[in-house]
Amino acid sequence: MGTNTDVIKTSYAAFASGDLDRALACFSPGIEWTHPDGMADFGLGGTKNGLGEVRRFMARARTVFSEIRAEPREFLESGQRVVVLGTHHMRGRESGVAGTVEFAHTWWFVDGMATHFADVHDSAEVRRLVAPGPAGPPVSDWRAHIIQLGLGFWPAKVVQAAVELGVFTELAVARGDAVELGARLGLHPRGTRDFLDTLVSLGLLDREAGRYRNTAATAAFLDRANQETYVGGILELASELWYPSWAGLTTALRTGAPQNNAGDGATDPFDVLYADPDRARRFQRAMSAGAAASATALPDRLPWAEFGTVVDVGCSDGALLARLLRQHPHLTGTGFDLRQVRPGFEETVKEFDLAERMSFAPGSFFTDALPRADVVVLGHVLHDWDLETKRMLLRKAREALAPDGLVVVYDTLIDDERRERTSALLMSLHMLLESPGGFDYTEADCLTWLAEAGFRDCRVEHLAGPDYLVTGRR
Ligand SMILES: C[S@@+](CC[C@H](N)C(=O)[O-])C[C@H]1O[C@@H](n2cnc3c(N)ncnc32)[C@H](O)[C@@H]1O
Repeated sequence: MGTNTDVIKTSYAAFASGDLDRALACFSPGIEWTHPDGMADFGLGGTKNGLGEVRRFMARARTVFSEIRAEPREFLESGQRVVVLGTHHMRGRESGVAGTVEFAHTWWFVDGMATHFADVHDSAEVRRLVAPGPAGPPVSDWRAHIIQLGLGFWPAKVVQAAVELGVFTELAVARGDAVELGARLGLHPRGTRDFLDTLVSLGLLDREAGRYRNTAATAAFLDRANQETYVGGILELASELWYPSWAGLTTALRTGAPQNNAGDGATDPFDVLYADPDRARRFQRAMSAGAAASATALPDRLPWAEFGTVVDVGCSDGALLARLLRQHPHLTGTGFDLRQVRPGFEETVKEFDLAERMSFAPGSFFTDALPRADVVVLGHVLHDWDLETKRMLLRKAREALAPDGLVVVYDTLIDDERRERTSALLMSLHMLLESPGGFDYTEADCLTWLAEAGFRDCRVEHLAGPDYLVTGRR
């Protein structure tokens, strides 16, 4: 009788030639057959018991992969165990994507029969072959998924229109059926019912006995009367400004030029945006709504007791600074931004009753030094600008900091592999469309720039939603 290694080599050879019966001939009838839990999404994870389940596993594998071949490289025998190191050559059946994945197989034997098998491999690598694309559950029907991706603007426009028309604000006042609600909103009867039922199907409205009402989420976040929690301002701006500029994506990709009102690439986009004071205020509210999760998380994150003064560069209406000062009464804060945002900032100071500790410093970071402080915050600011400006801002932040002071950057950082965080990559394309040189960046990029600017002890952590926090000491 040969060694256990000889036995299992014969089995691999039989698998390779497609002779399943011969491959399984050395398996004990009650074999335990284990694969990484990460394969469970494809019905191939965890432990199977007995030859019947192993055969079903093989049949399942053939539905997931159109090609699969194990190439064993090294056989390491120790007692009743053989560890096999090798490479899987695979092709996802739906995706058509082929690649290799390294494996470590461990086999246990009793009397020359395999009683246990455990496979270790990187199931994320397998996922990339089987279901490439956005992270998340595997896509079972790529044809339908591609069409759905390309029509993603349909639901986007339904939500934007609902906010513009004030559907959620109106429903907070009183529920109604399609006819009354349509009349209250000034809608033509032709599309009203489909429009409202689309919102029901998207989970944004409830309907009972033909009468529509807000869900708990839309009552909180899309009723304009709840200004503290309202996020509809972002969608209003999306409809007014960003939907038209996204229509120019193909042009922007060909020319590199922004597609907004400041489309010549030479004009500062904030000059155009702030030319209309009403739009400036709406932009500030939208920015604050977009940063609300980060503004809520930040006061709990850093060792604020060590510091006395904070300057928030590009503070907009000061909502983040106000939350920070409210939670840490020993802190004093300065908001530094263009003079046009002052009225909104003063409203926030009043609302939070922080006149004693919170003040506004008008200026431009292109021409002025930043106010001195123990902590300098740059939130959703670096991504607006080109690399030279990003570096200049970090240098200016360091100059403004007291010794041992902290620079705090938050943005929607792209993962270092540039393949997982779709929202950060989309944000970077948004910068292509909205700014002359802006782009989003990876964790590694930011750490490099901080080190170049002379910061030490630099680190990155997740902050909230798509935002990441990067800090460095002066
Ligand atoms: C995208 S918003 C970020 C607002 C806020 N920090 C947040 O996290 O949402 C960028 C901010 O930078 C400000 N900004 C633009 N150009 C500036 C300049 N030259 N000097 C100072 N602030 C500027 C804008 O007015 C705006 O408030």
